[in-house]
Order: sequence, then structure tokens, then C-alpha cells
Amino acid sequence: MRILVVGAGATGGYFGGCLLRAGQDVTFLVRPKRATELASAGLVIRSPHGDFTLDNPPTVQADGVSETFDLVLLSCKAFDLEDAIASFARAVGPTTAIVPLLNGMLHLETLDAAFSRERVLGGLCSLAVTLNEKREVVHLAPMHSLRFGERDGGASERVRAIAEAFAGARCGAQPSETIIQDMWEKWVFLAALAGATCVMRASIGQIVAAPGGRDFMLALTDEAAGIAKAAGYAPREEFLSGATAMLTAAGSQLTASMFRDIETGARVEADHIMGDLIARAEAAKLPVPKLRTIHTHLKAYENRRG
Ligand SMILES: NC(=O)C1=CN([C@@H]2O[C@H](COP(=O)(O)OP(=O)(O)OC[C@H]3O[C@@H](n4cnc5c(N)ncnc54)[C@H](OP(=O)(O)O)[C@@H]3O)[C@@H](O)[C@H]2O)C=CC1
Ligand SMILES: CC(C)(CO)C(=O)C(=O)O
Repeated sequence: MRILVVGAGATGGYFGGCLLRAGQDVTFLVRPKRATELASAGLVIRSPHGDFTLDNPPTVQADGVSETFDLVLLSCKAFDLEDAIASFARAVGPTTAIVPLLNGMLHLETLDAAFSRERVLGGLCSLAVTLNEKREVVHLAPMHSLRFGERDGGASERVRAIAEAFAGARCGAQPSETIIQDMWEKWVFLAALAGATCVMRASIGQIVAAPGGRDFMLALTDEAAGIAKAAGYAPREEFLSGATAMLTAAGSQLTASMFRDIETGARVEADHIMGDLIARAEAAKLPVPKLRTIHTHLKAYENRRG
């Protein structure tokens, strides 16, 4: 299977690197600066599962894309989506499957409009990963998981083929027959985690140790879960109990990637993750005051960045 990983940042570098280490036919679509970094230092991955370096990983830049691929693993941030689509459009042929790893949901519509719905699968990844000052991919905690599947549910030949490609990659990748439900649940979890850690500038453990912190986490989760329910994807009991435990765990050092981005002054996906969720609450006439405040906070941060 010919695999194009769009972006070699935190998530793309991690999952693409695991596939490449397993001997898969992987090419990274990168911009010039990242191409230079990868050519000189290789793709360096630091992980609790073991560090590894891939020297000279195969890369291509947008103007060099001339062939189609079987699988496009899309790992850009939402604010780069249009640019990324233009960059990898020529890699998409009649049978190409696109698996996006972005948080949120709105990108599915953008990808459908660009490539047609049948080429776009559902996808998500759950892990904490970042790039350090040396531009190495740093996997911050052992958890890693990647899900992909047909948006209408069920199994398919192409999903089986993708699962086979991931089989030796040792990065927690699994097919899902409920991928849209999974994506909604992840969005609920992320909205509460990113919302709280960004607005409080603190980890879950630090928030729940503060007066009202636990109640704040529960109320935020409730707001987000209500939106998922109104959209027809009420979070499952098992998900809700696991998520609530993680979002209220005493001493937890858990934060969101959006929090890490704010800490380094980087751009955030405010509209894609929080704004779109609020738009869906509005459509369902649901009051979500806490999520609204968080969105205002993120937009104010963006305004301050200029
Ligand atoms: N980091 C995490 O722990 C997690 C992140 N996510 C989600 O995954 C998505 C990706 O996040 P993350 O990996 O952290 O982001 P990063 O910023 O680390 O990586 C994104 C990469 O995409 C590249 N990119 C953007 N546009 C293009 C383009 N046109 N051509 C080639 N490369 C491009 C960027 O390249 P360049 O270096 O040139 O800017 C960058 O390297 C987000 O939606 C995020 O919310 C989900 C789970 C966990
Ligand atoms: C929910 C979480 C922490 C897991 O992947 C995430 O997606 C993020 O930090 O962006």
C-alpha cells in the first residue's frame, strides 16, 4: 500500500514514523523547512515505547506530487487544511482513501467538497505528542491510539487493507465500525480537556484541586455531551464514565495539545474545535455558557497573537 502522510509534525511524524519503521511504503508530504530538517537530522521519535531515528525518510513537496497514493493520512492542523488540500490534491486518484487525524468534525465536509464523500473515511488519534526545540517528535505518555473506518459503519475491503498496513506498526491503530460515534466522543472529551486546561492554564490535577474545579469539569463535559446527543451521537455510558474519571482525576498531569500550543504561543484551532461545537449547540438551541466563555477566551488569545 502506498501511503502519503501529509505533514510530519507531532501526529503525522509519530504515526508515519511507526509505519515506516515497520517497513511500509510511506512518503511524507512536507513544506520546505521540514524537508530540510528531515534530510539533515532524520525523523527522530522519542517515545516511552522506545526511541528511534529514521534517516532520510522519503519526502515530497507539493510541486513534486505527480503520482496517486492508496492512502492519504492527513495530519495538518485545521487552519492549514485548505493549503494542505491544494498540496496533496494530485495524490488523490479514483481509489485513494483519505484518513484525517484532525480533532473536531468540520474537516470532513471540507474534504468531501474537495474530493467527494466516498474517498473520505473517518479517523482520529488519541495520544499526547509534540515537537521539541530540536524538531524531534516527543511522545509524552505511553497511550497511543489511532482509529479509522467507514463513515456509514460496517467493514470494507479498504479498511481491512489499511488495518493490514498498520498491523506491524505498534502504534495502537485499529479499524472502527463506529467511527463517527468515536469522533463525536473524542470531540466531547477534547472540548472539556482543551477548554478547561487552556482557560485555567493548568493540568487536570491542578484544576480539580482548586475550589469548584471538579464541578467545572463535570459541567463542561455535560455541555459538550449534550451537543453530541442533540446531533444524534449521545456518548455511550462506557465512554462517559471513562472520560469523567480522566477529567476529574486527582493529581493528573493531563493537558491538551491546544494547551501546549498556547504555552508556546502557537496558533490554535479555536474555531474548528470550539467554535464549530458551539455552532452545533446553537442549531440545537442548547445553552452552553461555559463552552462559549472558553471560545471567547481562545479568540482573545488569537487576537493577542495578531
Ligand atoms: N499533538 C497531539 O498530541 C494531538 C493532536 N491532534 C490533532 O491532530 C492534528 C494535527 O496536530 P499536530 O500533529 O499536533 O500538529 P503539528 O503542528 O505538530 O503538525 C502539523 C503538520 O502539518 C504540516 N502541514 C500543514 N500544512 C501543510 C501542507 N500544506 N503541506 C505539508 N505539510 C503541512 C505542518 O508543517 P510545517 O511544519 O511546515 O508547518 C506541521 O508539520 C490537529 O487537528 C490536532 O488537534 C490529535 C490528537 C493529539
Ligand atoms: C484528547 C487528546 C489529549 C488525546 O489525543 C487530544 O486530542 C489533544 O490533546 O489534542
